Amino acid sequence: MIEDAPAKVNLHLHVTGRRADGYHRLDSLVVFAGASDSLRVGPGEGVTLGLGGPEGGALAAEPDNLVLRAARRLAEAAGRPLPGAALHLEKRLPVASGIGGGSADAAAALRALDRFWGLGLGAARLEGIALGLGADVPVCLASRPALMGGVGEVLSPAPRLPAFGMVLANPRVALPTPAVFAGRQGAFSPPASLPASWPDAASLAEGLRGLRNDLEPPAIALCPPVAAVLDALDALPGTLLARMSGSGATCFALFRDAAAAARAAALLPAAWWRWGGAARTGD
Ligand SMILES: C[C@@](CO)(OP(=O)(O)O)[C@H](O)COP(=O)(O)OP(=O)(O)OC[C@H]1O[C@@H](n2ccc(N)nc2=O)[C@H](O)[C@@H]1O
Ligand SMILES: Nc1ncnc2c1ncn2[C@@H]1O[C@H](COP(=O)(O)OP(=O)(O)O)[C@@H](O)[C@H]1O
Repeated sequence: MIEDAPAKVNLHLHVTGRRADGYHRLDSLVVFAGASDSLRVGPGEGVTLGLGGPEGGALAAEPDNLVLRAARRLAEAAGRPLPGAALHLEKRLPVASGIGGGSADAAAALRALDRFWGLGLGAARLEGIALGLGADVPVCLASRPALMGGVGEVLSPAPRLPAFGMVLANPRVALPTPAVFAGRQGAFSPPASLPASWPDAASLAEGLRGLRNDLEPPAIALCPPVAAVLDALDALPGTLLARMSGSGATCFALFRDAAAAARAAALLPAAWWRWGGAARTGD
């Protein structure tokens, strides 16, 4: 059984407030990219995790790995002894990079193990477990375009999206999410007002131009290469819009189609992590 764990991209990210516990209220249009990790599940002795893939070296298969944490939470929710499971994570997404790779892995583990163990916990219980693992895990559970509110747990359908291409680029600097939120200054933003649909990639980019990622300024302050990545994306042939995703340091650019995005990605510095292809818009 192989489960795909696609990268999450925040097309806009407005920080709209802060809860008493320090977590921030967000308003974000989230889509998923063709870039992904993959998680293999098979029979085993106990629950074990193996790591591979080009980014696997950045992680340890320690008990705090989000895949193993997800497995433990699911087993607790099942409330009965379960057979062993051998998990193998093929890691292709850079770690701690604002595209929710760890959250996508945790969500993939919940989906795959719920099926592997025949638990049938249902969407509501899985969402509850997901939120306990991280603010981004609920949106990754469905891996479909969504409007994200609350601290990440309020999900509503996204506007109807056109097909479009996307480039992702990361300067290979890990940026810890708490530090970026802590560096945010100034007033909170209102939630975005979005139309019911965009007819094509150019109008989507135009609509997003009036919105922003409020975490971009603190991310650039902590990690100046983010500004260079944004400049490089802006300068690519065919870029419609370039922004940072999540708390960074990965930035994205929108393109008319997947082929234009793939061609453009190849022009970025080879020292960066880069990807170009189709956004998963659900059509
Ligand atoms: C910023 C976002 C936007 O999609 O993306 P990433 O940069 O992580 O990809 C997410 O909200 C991140 O979600 P996730 O990475 O799961 O966050 P968590 O593990 O729950 O929280 C890590 C830390 O980030 C801060 N945090 C996170 C979410 C939130 N709504 N408010 C916060 O203030 C808190 O300091 C928290 O301790
Ligand atoms: N399977 C995993 N993949 C990625 N990161 C993981 C994983 N398990 C635990 N982590 C930890 O979770 C943190 C967040 O990782 P990630 O989801 O990749 O970044 P972000 O939230 O910035 O998009 C990292 O500090 C990393 O060490």
